[in-house]
Amino acid sequence: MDYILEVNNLRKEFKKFTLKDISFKLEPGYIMGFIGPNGAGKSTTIKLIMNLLKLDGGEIKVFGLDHKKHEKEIKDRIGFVYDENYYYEDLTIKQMKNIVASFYSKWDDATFNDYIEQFDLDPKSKIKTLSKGMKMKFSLAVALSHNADLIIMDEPTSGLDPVFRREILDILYNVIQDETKSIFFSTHITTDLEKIADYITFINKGSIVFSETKDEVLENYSVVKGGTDLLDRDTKKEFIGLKETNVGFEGLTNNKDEVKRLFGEQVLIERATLEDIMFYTVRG
Ligand SMILES: Nc1ncnc2c1ncn2[C@@H]1O[C@H](COP(=O)(O)OP(=O)(O)OP(=O)(O)O)[C@@H](O)[C@H]1O
Repeated sequence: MDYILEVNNLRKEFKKFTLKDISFKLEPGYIMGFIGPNGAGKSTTIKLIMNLLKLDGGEIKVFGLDHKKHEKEIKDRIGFVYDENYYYEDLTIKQMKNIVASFYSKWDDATFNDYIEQFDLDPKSKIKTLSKGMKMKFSLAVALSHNADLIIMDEPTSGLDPVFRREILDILYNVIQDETKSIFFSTHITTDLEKIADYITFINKGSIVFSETKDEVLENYSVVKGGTDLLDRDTKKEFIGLKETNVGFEGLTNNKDEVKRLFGEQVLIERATLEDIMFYTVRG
């Protein structure tokens, strides 16, 4: 199997934080969502993939190539959207585009102009006059205009209104339709991922919780609701996280069958959302 992106046992040590044993793989034609709470290590992982940070251990392959040895070739084929801006604030969109375009061997001006029009951006606007959302739109237009095989984005939809967010999801969905390209992006908006992601990679405190297909994740986890009288030291072990209130408990399990066997009709078992899974896993 040829993977577009392969991360093996990635490790990065900061003074107060360690990213460790991060491994996942992404095949051509799929979208992988990267989730985790604030400070989990998502941006660090993305910076390591983009070789903006030096790794302390492990290996990253993009298009089957070592990400450091083949950095130039790899970056030519990656569309990158980052939450901080690298643009010159005093230039116009068009001037900035001309600079950026010169870095890419397969730059496509017609595609860029289509996106700029679709995104309602004026090529004559100076970068510094753009709102946060407009800057994000410009970054997306750049990332999508050089025939990239892999789109990597760090929270691309965070500053965007719901209408444009949905448009972007449609555009991303179309990008992968020829089954040769892939998208990897971090987000806190888990409902976006429920709409378009094929795979979910979840990290917490610098470690992988899971990297699986979205369908597997949503199949494996359930939310259980019932009376607090059902909870004791043994039964609590079936839950990854629990919330107790005056009226009862709500908890997350990845062992639905055992919960059914233990409690039978006394509990309500529902499908978990990605937000439920994140909330209970992080809170415990
Ligand atoms: N250059 C750095 N030096 C020291 N510590 C750093 C550095 N960059 C990040 N960290 C630490 O690494 C941890 C992970 O940060 P990171 O930005 O990767 O998290 P994140 O999952 O992207 O969070 P968020 O969702 O808030 O953007 C944090 O504790 C952060 O303080």
